[in-house]
Amino acid sequence: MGHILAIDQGTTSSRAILFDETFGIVAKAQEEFTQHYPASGWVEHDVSDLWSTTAGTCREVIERASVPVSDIAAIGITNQRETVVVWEKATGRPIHKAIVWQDRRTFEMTDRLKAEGHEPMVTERTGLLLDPYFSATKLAWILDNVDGARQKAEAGELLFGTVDCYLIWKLTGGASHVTDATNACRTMLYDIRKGRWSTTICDLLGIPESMLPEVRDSATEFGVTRSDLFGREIPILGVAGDQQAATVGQACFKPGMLKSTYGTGCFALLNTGEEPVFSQNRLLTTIAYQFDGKPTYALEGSIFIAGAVVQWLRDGLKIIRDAKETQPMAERSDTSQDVILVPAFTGLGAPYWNAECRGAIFGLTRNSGPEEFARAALESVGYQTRDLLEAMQADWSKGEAQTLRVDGGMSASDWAMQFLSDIIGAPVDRPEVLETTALGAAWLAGMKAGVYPDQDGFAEGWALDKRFEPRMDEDTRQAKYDGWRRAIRATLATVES
Ligand SMILES: Nc1ncnc2c1ncn2[C@@H]1O[C@H](COP(=O)(O)OP(=O)(O)O)[C@@H](O)[C@H]1O
Ligand SMILES: O=P(O)(O)OC[C@H](O)CO
Repeated sequence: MGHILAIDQGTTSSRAILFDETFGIVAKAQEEFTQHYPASGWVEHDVSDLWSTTAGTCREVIERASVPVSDIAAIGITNQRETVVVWEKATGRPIHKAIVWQDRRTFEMTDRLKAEGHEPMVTERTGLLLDPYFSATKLAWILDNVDGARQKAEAGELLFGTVDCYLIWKLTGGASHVTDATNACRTMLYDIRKGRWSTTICDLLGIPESMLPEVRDSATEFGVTRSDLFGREIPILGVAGDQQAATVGQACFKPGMLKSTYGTGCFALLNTGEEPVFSQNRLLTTIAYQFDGKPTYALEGSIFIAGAVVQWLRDGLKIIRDAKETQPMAERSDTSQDVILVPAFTGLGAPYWNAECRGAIFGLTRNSGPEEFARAALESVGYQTRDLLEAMQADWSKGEAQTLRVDGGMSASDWAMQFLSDIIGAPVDRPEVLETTALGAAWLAGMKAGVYPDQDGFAEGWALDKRFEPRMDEDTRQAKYDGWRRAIRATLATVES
C-alpha cells in the first residue's frame, strides 16, 4: 500500500503521476485537450474533456506502472484554479462549458461592482481583488445566461464546483460534493478568515449557497473512487489548487519561504503564516494549505504570461522551433542592445492589474533580430518576478531578500534562472523534482494515508538540483530594472487617458 496517485488537472493538459513510498516517479501520463475561444477574451474547456483526460491518464498510469491497484494507498488532486463548472445534481450533466480562469468575459460586471464601491468589502473577506480572473462572476454569468439556470439553482437542482470539486464528484460517482480551502479561497465567494462561504458576496451576485460545495482541509477524506473506475475503491485524501500544491511540494512551510512556478504564467507565493496579510500593493491574500481546520496564508503574485512568451516566439513569431533554443540565442545576443519586451498579451496581472493594455517592445535598432527577441522574452519573466517580489517586500516587513524556490517548465532554462537571480539580487534554488505541483498533491494524500512523513520530514527531503547566485553588479541591476519600469509606465500610458 505504498503508492500514491497524483492527478494534476492543468489548463492545457491533464496529467497523472504515480509516486512510490520514497517519492520516486513510477509512471506518468499526460494528455492535452482542446481550448475553446468562442469570442475575444473568452476561454472555455469542454467539461467532458476534463473528465475523460483525467480518467484516461489515471488508467494509463496504472496500466504502465504494473503496480497492483491494491498497492495505491490514496489519490491526491491538484488543479487549474478558479475555473468554473456548473452541473445538474440529478444527472451530472454540465449546463455550460467550463469557464476558464483566463476568461475575461465578466470584465464589465467587475467594473460595475468596483464602481458601486464593493471592492474593499470583497477584499476584506476574500483577500482577492474584483477581477474577472476569479470564479464568482463567471458563475454569476452562467446563472444569468443559461436558460432557466437561476431558477434551477434556486430550486437546489444545480451544483457549482472548481475543477477539483467536479473531478471528486465524478470520481466518487456523485457521492461527494466537496472542495478544499485552497480552491474555495479562489472563488471570491469564500471568507478566508471565517472559513465559510460569504453570504454577503453570494447575495450580491445572486448565487444560492445551496449550490456551493462543502469546504474541507487540504489533507482529509474527500470520498472514495467508484470501484468500477480503477478496479477498486481508492480514497481521495489530498486536494489543493495547483499553485498551492507547488508551494507544498516546495516545502515552503515556514513564514518567509517563497516559491515561484514558471509554467504558462508565473505564480509566486510567499508563506506568511497563520495570520492573513492584506496587501497594500495589489497582491492577493490566499490560503496556502489548511490542516486541522487551521489555514496557513500566503501572499500571491500572479503573472499571466511567463512560459507563454516563449510559446509566442515559437508559434507567433516562428523564430524558434523548441523552447530550449532560447538559451543559446540569448547567449549569442548583442548585450549592447537593451531590447525590452513587455508581454502584456492579455493585459497585466499583479501588481498592475490592467486588463486593457497590450504588449509592447522598446529599444529596437536596425541590428535587433531573433537573438535579441529571445533574450528580451526570457528577461521579461525575470523583471515581472522582481515586480512581484518588490510588492511582497513592501507588504511584509519581515521579508528580506529570501531565496526563491522555482519550478515549472520554464525553470529548466539555466539562462532564464540566472537572469532571474541577477535581477532580483537573491539566490534562486531549483529542486531536483520539477514535478513539484504533483508532488505536493501526492504528499498531502500520502501524509494523510500514513505513507509519507510529516511536514518536517518532508521538508528535510527537499533536494537541490542547482542554486543560481546573483552575478550582476548592483549598478547594472538597477539600471536594467529602471529601464523595465519605464517600459511598463509607457505601456500602461497607452490605455490611460
Ligand atoms: N527550456 C525552456 N526554456 C524556456 N521556456 C521553457 C523551456 N521549457 C519549457 N518552457 C516553457 O514552459 C512552459 C511549460 O511549462 P509547464 O510547467 O508544462 O506549463 P503549464 O503547466 O502551464 O502548461 C511553456 O510555456 C514553455 O514555453
Ligand atoms: O494550469 P496552470 O498550471 O496554468 O495554472 C493555472 C492557475 O491555477 C491559475 O490560477
